[in-house]
Amino acid sequence: MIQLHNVSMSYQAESTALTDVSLKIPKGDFVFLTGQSGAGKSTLLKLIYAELIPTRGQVVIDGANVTRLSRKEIPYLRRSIGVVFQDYKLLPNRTVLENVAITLEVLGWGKRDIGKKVYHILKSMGLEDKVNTTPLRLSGGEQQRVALARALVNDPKILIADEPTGNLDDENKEQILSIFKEANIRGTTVVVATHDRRVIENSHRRMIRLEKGRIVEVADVQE
Ligand SMILES: Nc1ncnc2c1ncn2[C@@H]1O[C@H](COP(=O)(O)OP(=O)(O)OP(=O)(O)O)[C@@H](O)[C@H]1O
Repeated sequence: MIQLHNVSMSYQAESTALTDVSLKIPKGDFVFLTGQSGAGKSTLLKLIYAELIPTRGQVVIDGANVTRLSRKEIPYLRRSIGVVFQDYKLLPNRTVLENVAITLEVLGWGKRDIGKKVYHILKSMGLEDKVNTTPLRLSGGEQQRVALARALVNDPKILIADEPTGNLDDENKEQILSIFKEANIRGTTVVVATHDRRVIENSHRRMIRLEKGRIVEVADVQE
């Protein structure tokens, strides 16, 4: 589903954020990317989402070589990828319902279908009482769940999330993780960047550790 072949990424000429990274994440997999601040986790996620094009090497997502896609083709690729950003990126002046509906509006869904589907996912995340609320009136955990609902409402092939449990307490972390697991059971390939060792240890999934832009460890976290 996700393949990187000898990928390097430089933002500036004198420094590289990723160096010669090769990895394969099969369909249906659930992996954590970890490593210290600045190790290259967000950069790797941005390459998967085609927000960045590598300086060197190839990124292949669901059979499409991102490096060769035209500007017009990139939005089509992104439709199959749900993204949860570090800062949520919710629209402050729109309600919870409108924030989640956007994903389906872009895909051209009809109004009634959107209403049903959005309400269903918000209910499954315990947000049915918040549909008409705006994001700034929500707690951090609730905002994170809205961001997840927006990313998952169209059952994407891939879900990527950048530090999704960053500022949350243990109960909220558990809730977010179980949403990832359920999406994964439904067939979504999940890639989560986190430096939270406890989240990784409690999840028993594959872990890829980056250090200074290189993969230094790949391990299955055992129960
Ligand atoms: N837009 C940018 N311009 C220049 N350098 C950047 C940019 N974004 C990231 N970098 C550099 O690339 C390297 C990797 O950054 P990246 O954000 O991928 O790390 P990270 O592992 O996600 O860190 P964190 O856990 O703090 O989010 C860092 O040295 C960073 O300073």
